[in-house]
Parts: sequence; structure tokens; C-alpha cells
Amino acid sequence: MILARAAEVSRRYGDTLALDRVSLDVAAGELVGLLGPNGAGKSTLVNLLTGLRRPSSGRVELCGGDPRRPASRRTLGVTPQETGLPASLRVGEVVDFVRAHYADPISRDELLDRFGLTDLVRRQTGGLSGGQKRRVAVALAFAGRPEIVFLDEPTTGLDVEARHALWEAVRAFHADGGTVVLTSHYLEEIEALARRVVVIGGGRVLADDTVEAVRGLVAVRRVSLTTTAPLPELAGLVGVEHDGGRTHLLTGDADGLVRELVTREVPFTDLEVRPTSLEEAFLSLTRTPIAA
Ligand SMILES: Nc1ncnc2c1ncn2[C@@H]1O[C@H](COP(=O)(O)OP(=O)(O)OP(=O)(O)O)[C@@H](O)[C@H]1O
Repeated sequence: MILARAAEVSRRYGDTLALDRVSLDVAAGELVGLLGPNGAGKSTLVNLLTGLRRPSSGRVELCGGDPRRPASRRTLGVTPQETGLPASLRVGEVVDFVRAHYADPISRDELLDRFGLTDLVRRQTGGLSGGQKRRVAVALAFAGRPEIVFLDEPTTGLDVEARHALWEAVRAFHADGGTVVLTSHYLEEIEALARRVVVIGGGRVLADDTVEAVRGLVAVRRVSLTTTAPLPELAGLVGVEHDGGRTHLLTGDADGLVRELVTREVPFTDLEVRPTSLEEAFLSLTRTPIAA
């Protein structure tokens, strides 16, 4: 059963095309990571699928209906990228307030325990640290025993220990049959939780595959050299850039590329091989057509 679906969805904000004909199906029981750099369109996609915004064109569905209808959202839990908690309420009071919206909520103690918040139950949210607030915001998505949860960058601002505790809670929800869609800038984070990763860049789905396959796509290296000769056709190139007399070759197999440069007798000086950032890897993916 498909719980969330985007079909050829585009979304514009004025002149900005935030999503460009994106299609995505999330089946019940899946844990899907949306990976992409800043401004890729991840939050926009989450906002459309959770009914916070309308697509400019295309269709979105949540639990078989229009996400903007409250009935479709009954079994939905969301933690948006930014949340505001009522500063003067205690953690326990906020949890109870959210629980009160649902017919069969999880018990307060269980929710607090799952997210390691039991010690904070009497603390006013205004006095919590950024990481503590984030953990409360994520926990609230689970208050109504949702079938599907959308978590937009859930671990932003969390230290390593808190991040791992949160991953554990998400894994437990998923192990019980829950469906999760989470966004992240980090493949490592998605790898820790999901098998399926959807890479979004420039408002498009660049890849929708296993974490292992995507790791191969984004493990791009930059081989820089100075040469006066025109370059022959080289295998495995995902991008070429020129700047100030230097040529930068982006490739998934730097060793193979260097071997090829040598065997093809390309004259070069000042060879340099370095990893690209994920951001650069995404840019090269955006420029290179990738078989979906
Ligand atoms: N309300 C808005 N008004 C105008 N432009 C917007 C709005 N929301 C998003 N955008 C633009 O749409 C594009 C996609 O933004 P979005 O927030 O969906 O990306 P993202 O992948 O979630 O990025 P980040 O990782 O930085 O949160 C960006 O160019 C952004 O500036």
C-alpha cells in the first residue's frame, strides 16, 4: 500500500522552481531518506506531502487522499525543519496537549521514555537547550501513534549521543511497522537508518536507490592537473571544469582515471587528487544525466 505519493509534482515560489516534476512513492513500512544539499527542495517536498503547501502542478497523495484534507492526515506525524514550542509550558504539558488531539495516543510516559525525555518532563520548554527542544519536537511527531512520520532534518543541533538515541527511537518505530520519511544533508545519517535513499538536487530526483548505490554515485573525487594538450575521451568522468589554466576532472574512480591519463600519454603537471564535498558531488550529479 502506498502511503505517500508525489506524481509529476512541481512547486514554484515566484521565480524559483523549488520542485520540478518530482515523482515518488513511499510504501507502508518503508524508511526512506531524502538526501540533498541546501535549497534542493527536500522541505518543499515534505511540505507538499504533509498538506502544508499545495503543488503548483502535479498530484500529491497521503494515505490515499489529498494531504490537505484533515482526514488524510489523521495517521500522520510530522516534525518540520523549524518548530516553535510554547515557552512557558512544561515538556509534559506540551506532550499532553499534542496527545489530546488524537483518539488513541501513546502514553506520556512511554513517549518520554522512548525519546530519553523523562528527566525533562517538568522543565519549561523555553528553558531547554536547542538540542533538547529538537528532541521534544521530534518526539511530538510520534504522539498520536502515526502510521507515517515525516522528519525534516530531525537531528540538526544534536550531539552524537542524542543523535544516536533518536536514531534508536526511529528504528524502533520502523521495526514496529511504522513508515518514515526523513530528510538529511548527510548520507551517513540516512545510511544509519534507511536502505532507500532519494537524492534531490535542484528540485529534481537525481537518484532513487539503495544507500550503497548512492554512495557510489556521490563518492566523487576531483583530479586536478595542468595540461596544454586537449584531453582524450576518458572513461568514468562525471564532470570537467576549467579554471585559471587548471583542469579539474570529477570521477568516481580517481585511480583508474590517473592510470588512463598516463597510458594515453596525456602530458600533465601538478597532479592533485582530493575528495569532493557532498555538495560538489551533488553539483556534478545535477549536471550529469543519471539513469533513474
Ligand atoms: N516560502 C518560500 N518562498 C520562496 N522561496 C522558497 C520558499 N520555500 C522554499 N523556497 C525556495 O525553494 C527552494 C527549495 O527550498 P527547500 O527549503 O525546499 O530546500 P531544502 O532541500 O529543504 O533545503 P535545506 O536543506 O536548506 O532546508 C530554495 O531555492 C528555497 O529558497
